[in-house]
Amino acid sequence: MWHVSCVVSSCSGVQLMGCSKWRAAFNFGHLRVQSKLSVFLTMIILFTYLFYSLNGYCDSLPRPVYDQKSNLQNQIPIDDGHEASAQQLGAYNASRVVREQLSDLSHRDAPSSNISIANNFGSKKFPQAIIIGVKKGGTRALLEFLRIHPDVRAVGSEPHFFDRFYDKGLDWYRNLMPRTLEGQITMEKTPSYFITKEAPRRVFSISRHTKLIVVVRDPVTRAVSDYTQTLSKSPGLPSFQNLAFRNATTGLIDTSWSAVRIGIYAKHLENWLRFFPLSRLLFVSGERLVTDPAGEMGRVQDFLGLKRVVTDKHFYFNQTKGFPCLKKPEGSSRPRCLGKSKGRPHPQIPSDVLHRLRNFYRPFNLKFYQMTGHNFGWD
Ligand SMILES: Nc1ncnc2c1ncn2[C@@H]1O[C@H](COP(=O)(O)OS(=O)(=O)O)[C@@H](OP(=O)(O)O)[C@H]1O
Repeated sequence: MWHVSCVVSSCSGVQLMGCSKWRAAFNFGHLRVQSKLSVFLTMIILFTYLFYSLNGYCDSLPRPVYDQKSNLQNQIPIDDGHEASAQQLGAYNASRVVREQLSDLSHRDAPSSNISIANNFGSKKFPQAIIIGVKKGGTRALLEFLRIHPDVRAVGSEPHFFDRFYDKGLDWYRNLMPRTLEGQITMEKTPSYFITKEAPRRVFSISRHTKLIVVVRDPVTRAVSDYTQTLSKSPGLPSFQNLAFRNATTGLIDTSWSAVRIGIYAKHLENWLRFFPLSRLLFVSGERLVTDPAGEMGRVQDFLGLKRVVTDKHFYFNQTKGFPCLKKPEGSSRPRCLGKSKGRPHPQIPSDVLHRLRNFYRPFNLKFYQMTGHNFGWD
């Protein structure tokens, strides 16, 4: 090894004098050929060792999982297909698992490149907070905005447990949930819960402490949005006014039509208030979620007891879509807007039809403002 240090020093042009001194001191002159050979061999061993250690180190570096994530995310719509069947739910859940594994890695420092290990952290819990409504209120936007928060883990699809799949049992429901660590909140959204009679009692029976979020939107616009969605699936649907009125001449509104019924918020809220105090509910303005997403997200994060992580720096207004979108989310290569079924153009509805509908909703809206202590300004 003396030879090595000498040669290495000589190569770097440092301590040349020091080397000659060593040579003289040990008087290795008579071993010149042997020493050159041993220096050569030692160097080969040294370089081989260095080569393999560096190579091994590179292998242990995390893989570019973010690229994988953005590719997969592009294939999985963040649109929810509101009427998802159990089969679709299963298929979606499979892709959800992948997405969550990947989001695990983007939200936290990846401990390793093995995504299946990352997904085993934490445990599955019942949601501590649920977005219970309303259909077409902006529930998908709210959930996707919340999912940026590192302390929020949410099911991507709508579980529909408290309305359609209650018979499947609690284990089935909990199993749908993503794993959470200490301090993280489990969430889900199913907008039809808000109008489901049995839902308040069922949610309450799991935990009276569940936080409930309702995204509300002008019931007239909401009805048109609801109709637009149905029309996109059944192009032969009768006109909006045909469905909205029981009698077109008298202008009697058909409250049995779900697009109308869902918008009577005060009536549905009464059911929830039988089980939950008002303080357990947060009402998010669907309109403000579009005009001031960061402001509305501030209220939501406060209500959930979360640090205000999601702020205006996360949003930009996409002129083409006409809605706020997420700026390049962490780990993704491009900005993200909601899918095509969110923010669809609405068909033109005659103004007198809208006017009648507005009159119909007015007393219910006022009651709703009174109940919630919040004027949403729809009238
Ligand atoms: N950022 C952003 N991007 C796109 N769309 C947005 C956004 N924020 C709110 N909205 C409004 O959300 C409406 C759909 O509401 P939901 O997600 O609750 O629909 S659903 O019940 O889950 O089908 C959807 O209704 P339509 O405009 O009628 O399509 C939008 O107006």
